[in-house]
Amino acid sequence: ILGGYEAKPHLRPYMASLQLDGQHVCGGFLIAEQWVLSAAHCTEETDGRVFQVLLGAHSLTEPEPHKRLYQVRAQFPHPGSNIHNNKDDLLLLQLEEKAELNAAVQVLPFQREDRDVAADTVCDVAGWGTITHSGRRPDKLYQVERPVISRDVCNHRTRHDHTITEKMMCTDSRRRDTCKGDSGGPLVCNGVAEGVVTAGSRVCGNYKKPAIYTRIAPYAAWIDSVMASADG
Ligand SMILES: CC(C)CC(=O)Nc1cccc(-c2cccc(CN)c2)c1
Repeated sequence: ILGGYEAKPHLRPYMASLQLDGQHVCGGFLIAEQWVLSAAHCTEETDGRVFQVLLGAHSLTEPEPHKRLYQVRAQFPHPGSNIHNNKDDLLLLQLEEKAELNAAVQVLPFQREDRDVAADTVCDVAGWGTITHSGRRPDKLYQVERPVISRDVCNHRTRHDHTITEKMMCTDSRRRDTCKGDSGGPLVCNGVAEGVVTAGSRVCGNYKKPAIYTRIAPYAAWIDSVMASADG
C-alpha cells in the first residue's frame, strides 16, 4: 500500500496473508469459514506449490493471540484467468479445516448485486504489500482510502485504454495506491467487499494507471458453485 498508514490491529479480521516458505506473497480475505478469496495471478511465481494462509494477523512476524497459519486443501483459479491479461483474476483457496472464528478472524460478506459502485465512492483497501516505491515491505497491515473512478475515465486512451471490462472496476491511483503484494486483497465499500485487487499494469502510485480490481458480484455464482462442489 503506497501513501497509506498502519491499520488499527484486527479491525479487518477477514484479511489473509498468502505465504510461501513463511514469506508474504499476496493478500486475500475470508469469505466463508473454510474459504479464502484472492487473485489468480498470485500463483504465477509459485511453480505449482500450494500457499499457506495466515489469519488473525496484524504483524507478519510478532506473536499475536489469534494468529494462525492454515494449510490449504485445494486452490481453484478461475478457469478464465491467464497470465496475459487481468481477466477473471480470482483464486479460491479451500483451507484444510474451518478457520476458528474470533475477535481477530471473521468472514467478510461480498457484493452479490451486479451493479457498478458509483464513481467518487470512497472505499478502503488494506494489505502487506510494498509501502515505498523502492519496494519496502511492511511487517504490519497497512490501509488506504481511495475514490472509485468511472469505467469510462479508467478506459481512457491515456489510462487503461479500453482494457477495463464490465467485470472490473478502478480507483484513483494518484500517490495513494495498491502495490506489489496487495493483490488478492478486498476493496471494501460501505462494509462490503466489492472488488479484489489485481496487479493490472504493475505500476504503483501513477495517476495515469488507476488501480484495477476484479468486481466480485459477476462471479458470485462461480464462487458459490466451487464452494458447494468442494464442500460436498
Ligand atoms: C506473483 C505476483 C505477486 C507478481 C506481481 O503481482 N507483481 C507485481 C509487481 C509490481 C506491482 C504489482 C501490483 C500489485 C497490485 C496493484 C498494483 C497496481 N496498483 C501493482 C504487482
